[in-house]
Amino acid sequence: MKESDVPGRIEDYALIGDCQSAALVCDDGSIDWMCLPRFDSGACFAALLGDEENGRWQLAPAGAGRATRRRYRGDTLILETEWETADGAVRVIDFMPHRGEAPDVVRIVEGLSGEVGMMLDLRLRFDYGHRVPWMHQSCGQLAGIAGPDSIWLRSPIKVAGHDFTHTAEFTVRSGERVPFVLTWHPSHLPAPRPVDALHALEETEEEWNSWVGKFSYEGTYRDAVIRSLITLKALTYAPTGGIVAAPTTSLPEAIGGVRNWDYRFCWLRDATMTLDALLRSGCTEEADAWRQWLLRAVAGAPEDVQIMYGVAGERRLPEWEVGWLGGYEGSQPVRVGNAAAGQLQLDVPGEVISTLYLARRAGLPPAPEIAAMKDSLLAYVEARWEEPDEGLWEIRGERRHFVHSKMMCWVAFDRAVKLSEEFGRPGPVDHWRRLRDRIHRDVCDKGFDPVRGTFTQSYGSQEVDAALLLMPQLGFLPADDPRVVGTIEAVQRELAPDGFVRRYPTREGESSDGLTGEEGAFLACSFWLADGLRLIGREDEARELFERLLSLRNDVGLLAEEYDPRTGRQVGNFPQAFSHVPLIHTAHELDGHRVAWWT
Ligand SMILES: OC[C@H]1O[C@H](O[C@H]2O[C@H](CO)[C@@H](O)[C@H](O)[C@H]2O)[C@H](O)[C@@H](O)[C@@H]1O
Repeated sequence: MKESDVPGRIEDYALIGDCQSAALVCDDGSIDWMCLPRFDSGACFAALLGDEENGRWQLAPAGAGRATRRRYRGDTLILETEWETADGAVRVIDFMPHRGEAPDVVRIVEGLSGEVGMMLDLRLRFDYGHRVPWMHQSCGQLAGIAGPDSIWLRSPIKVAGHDFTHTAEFTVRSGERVPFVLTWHPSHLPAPRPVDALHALEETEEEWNSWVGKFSYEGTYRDAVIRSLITLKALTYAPTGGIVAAPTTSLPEAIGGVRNWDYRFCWLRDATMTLDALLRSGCTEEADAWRQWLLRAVAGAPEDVQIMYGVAGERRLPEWEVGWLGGYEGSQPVRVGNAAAGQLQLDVPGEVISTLYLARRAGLPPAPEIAAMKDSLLAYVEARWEEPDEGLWEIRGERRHFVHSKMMCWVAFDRAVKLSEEFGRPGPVDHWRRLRDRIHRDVCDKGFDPVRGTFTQSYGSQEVDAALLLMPQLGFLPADDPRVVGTIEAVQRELAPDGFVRRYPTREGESSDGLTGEEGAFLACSFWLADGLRLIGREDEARELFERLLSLRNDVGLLAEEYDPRTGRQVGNFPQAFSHVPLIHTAHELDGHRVAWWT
């Protein structure tokens, strides 16, 4: 059982959010992570990366420990956690309503049977868990103020403060509902108007139902797909259309290790993959909003394009270490910001142009500014494709000629040609065709090892890389090409000793990524292997792998970035768009779910 003063396992958490920020709720009723007002703001609950003294809000039956069961209410992001105790049963309903004046977290305690004694333990700590606010009662609410932030708690239950903690004990009887509304507000403004908890519950349920109502997908894997789509939607920053990779920072890729990164930003790579999944499932609105976000974010000289931005398009994401947080199960450092923002990753323009092409195929209208942006990205790729880069895995070692990066440069020109051929976009098409063919030849000549019969991680390397699994999906070579079959088999043999795929070998030496320690199996790559196996005709194996991957989801259908097969635990930031996106893709493929304009 989880000790109350340390965080749970990563898979013990569920997500709630309002499409501007998010919180993680443990199955013992404790909100251990929450950043307000935006995904990338300082956390006011950071127990996840330390202990309860770094901030958390627990609401649970007194002395009960972990919940008996929990689930999302239907196809929504409203979490229901239930405990059965010797005295009766109780449910805590947690959600973040659609943002009105300010962000709210609503918790409703609902008596299901008998009479249950409940406890509340609230420790507010602003600025990533170290600033204890000044607490006082005002306008019938409990207020906590520190610097620019204030948090207000409204409830019929009185809480008492002692030792920088606020607690309450109360009883809930069958049929009773006890609401708590916690609201963030800029500290210089007067008290916010809190939402009505029960009305907000109805509205939030209706909003999610109407959003999910757009999807027609009814395949074998419907529940997993819908939960993934809801999770991706929750990672979308509604005011701008930006999409974060995950709502957390520094959940470790190996427990106790140093591979701890801040994912609360918009990677063009992760966002384009997310949009492909949303588009394929019928969401064009999000794609339209993201195209506008992209235009604003990359505005300026093509050579200044970054691989990632803040949710509103911010360019500076300086990386620093949060010295006062002990790290998840001691995994240090805890990082805020991400130095990968300054890297050269030549796959990104191809990913962007490919998504712009898919958006047109999905019926989004043309726009002159988007065409101009595409042309400047192409000019950038033309100027730089022969350079080594840091690649999609964002290595922190020496730059290399990554085969995946070069292949994505091919994709950039290939999709530009298709935009001209299919939508009459102006060229120079012949020039793009020539570049596309030149890059293709370069990759086949320098990135393929004829002795081992596999493409390699980078030119001249002895290693393979899981990103090579994307070759047939991207149309670089057909699935029945022996070089593709050889590559898929080599990745399976060398990077998936237990069936789950590592991104690349992490041993020191030639393949070193500039970091120490190992990492878990990368879930996206494991889904890509299932796709690769299906494409080369090994469908039964593909389905078996896919279903094994589905079984790794936690009780509420969520996946982190990685999985450690040795300990059987999820690792890395959570929940992670990059894992849920390929889940959706592989499910569609295995279900034979076709969309007229797709591929
Ligand atoms: O492995 C080192 C890198 O790990 C992170 O990058 C990974 O996550 C990104 C967001 O999902 C993804 O786009 C990238 O492909 C992954 O390798 C981290 O953000 C990097 O700073 C770090 O160098």
